[in-house]
Amino acid sequence: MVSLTGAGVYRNGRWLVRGVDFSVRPGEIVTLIGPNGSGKSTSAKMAIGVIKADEGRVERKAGLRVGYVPQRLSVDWTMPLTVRRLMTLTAPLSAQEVTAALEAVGIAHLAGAEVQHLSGGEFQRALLARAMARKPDILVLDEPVQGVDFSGEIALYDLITSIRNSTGCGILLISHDLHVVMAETDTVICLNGHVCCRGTPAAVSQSPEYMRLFGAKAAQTLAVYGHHHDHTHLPDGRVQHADGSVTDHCHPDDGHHHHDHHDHHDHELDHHDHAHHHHDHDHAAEMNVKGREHGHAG
Ligand SMILES: Nc1ncnc2c1ncn2[C@@H]1O[C@H](COP(=O)(O)OP(=O)(O)OP(=O)(O)O)[C@@H](O)[C@H]1O
Repeated sequence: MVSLTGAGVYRNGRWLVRGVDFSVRPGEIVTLIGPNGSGKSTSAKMAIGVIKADEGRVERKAGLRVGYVPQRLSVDWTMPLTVRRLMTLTAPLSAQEVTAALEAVGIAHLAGAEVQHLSGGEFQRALLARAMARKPDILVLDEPVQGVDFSGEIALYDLITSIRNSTGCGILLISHDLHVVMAETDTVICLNGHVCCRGTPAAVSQSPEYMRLFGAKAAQTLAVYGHHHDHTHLPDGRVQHADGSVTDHCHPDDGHHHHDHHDHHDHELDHHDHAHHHHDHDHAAEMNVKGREHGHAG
């Protein structure tokens, strides 16, 4: 849907980013990470055409519909603004469309609430609803978990994943935290004025470029929001384990049980320990690290 080839932005006598290559396909989740000022927002804005590339190529599918949640909103916070009004500030939406969008992100009950009073997580959901109401092909989220606590982050990442699963839209995510990416991320692009390294979350955490840039300690703490699928709760209440065996209850060492009864996934931070990344194959075998793309890591 979007593809950047050798794309760069030059402002005030310097290159903000150079030689950026990446693409986002339908249903794909691409996460940009990198230190402050490394060009994450600039690259995302290039991708959707908010900023024009000064070098390289940016191609977008004809008629591409973009949903964009910027890092900062310019809103006059001295004026009272309801969630309902926030939804329609930038797009004409019917009352039903507003309700449906708010329902989809779980805050329909807050339609009449003032935006100033929302919690960090509620505010991000409102912004997500506003972006989704445009029925985008690609959703660009610049730091969608800012101001959101740890469990709120997990809930938001789950919501983003379910949006991807139900709509099939592509998602370009900018991670506020260098060391955390959501496990459902297909491709991590690590920026530092250029693409430092890229690959699956597991591959990037082990890439020498990532370690060189942020130190081995950072690499050890690159955390991946993980879902364990090591057992399934059957409708009759019994539990089926990964090896196919069925027991009346979970094993004590199944390592979950922070979830509510609606959610039989486990969420935890997988602290760079791929033994916890319960998929039926080994990520080491499918590593796709393209490093040192510009001959230097810093
Ligand atoms: N319009 C602009 N004109 C000049 N410089 C800019 C402009 N926009 C951004 N910059 C600079 O470009 C660099 C990259 O900024 P960008 O916002 O893309 O970084 P980022 O990786 O998203 O950072 P953060 O994590 O702090 O949000 C920074 O040094 C910033 O000061």
